[in-house]
Amino acid sequence: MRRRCGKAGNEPVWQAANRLRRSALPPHLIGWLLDDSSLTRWLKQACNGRFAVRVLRQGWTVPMSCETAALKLPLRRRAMVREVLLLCDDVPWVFARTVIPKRTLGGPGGRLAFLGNRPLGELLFRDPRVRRGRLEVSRVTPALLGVESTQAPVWGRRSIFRLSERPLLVSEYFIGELPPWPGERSR
Ligand SMILES: C=C(O[C@@H]1C=C(C(=O)O)C=C[C@H]1O)C(=O)O
Repeated sequence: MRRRCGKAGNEPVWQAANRLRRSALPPHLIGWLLDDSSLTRWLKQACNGRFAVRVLRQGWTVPMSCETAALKLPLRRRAMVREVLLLCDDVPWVFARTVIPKRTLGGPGGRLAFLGNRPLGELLFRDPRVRRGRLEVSRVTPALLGVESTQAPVWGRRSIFRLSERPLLVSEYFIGELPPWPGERSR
């Protein structure tokens, strides 16, 4: 499951969302990229059909170097990595990759190891001990993520959640043709 960040030059280059000009982002994805509440909740609202989480892999491996750096882990330190597709009527809308250090699983985050096909967000956003860090945005080629998708670059976002100060890194890539973000209607 080892994913490379890629050679220099094709590694995801993450930029702080709050420092990006909105004009640099695709208009139809702005809400999806920048809202910091639960993505699962919005996907369920936007999907008029059946929302589902398909777990592709969940296991112990050495994360990508850019993930290790974001979590301030020692080089080559293994972590639990969870890769899922978030689907609407079996159509993949989002590819999500979560990196959970061993120390985070040793605390209240132990349940993260047994999520199965329950959405991670349902656990994170109902726990008052959880804090979300800043959102970063990137544009990557799907092949870098190891997902069969279009070859066209896709937009993604990532942030660090802290559960009782213990971090996990959640990256979400919008690989499908998403409808307008439902949050616009509730503004
Ligand atoms: C963090 C959230 O959980 C979502 C579900 C995930 C999973 O089940 O692995 C991973 C990332 C998110 O897209 C969210 O809903 O915002």
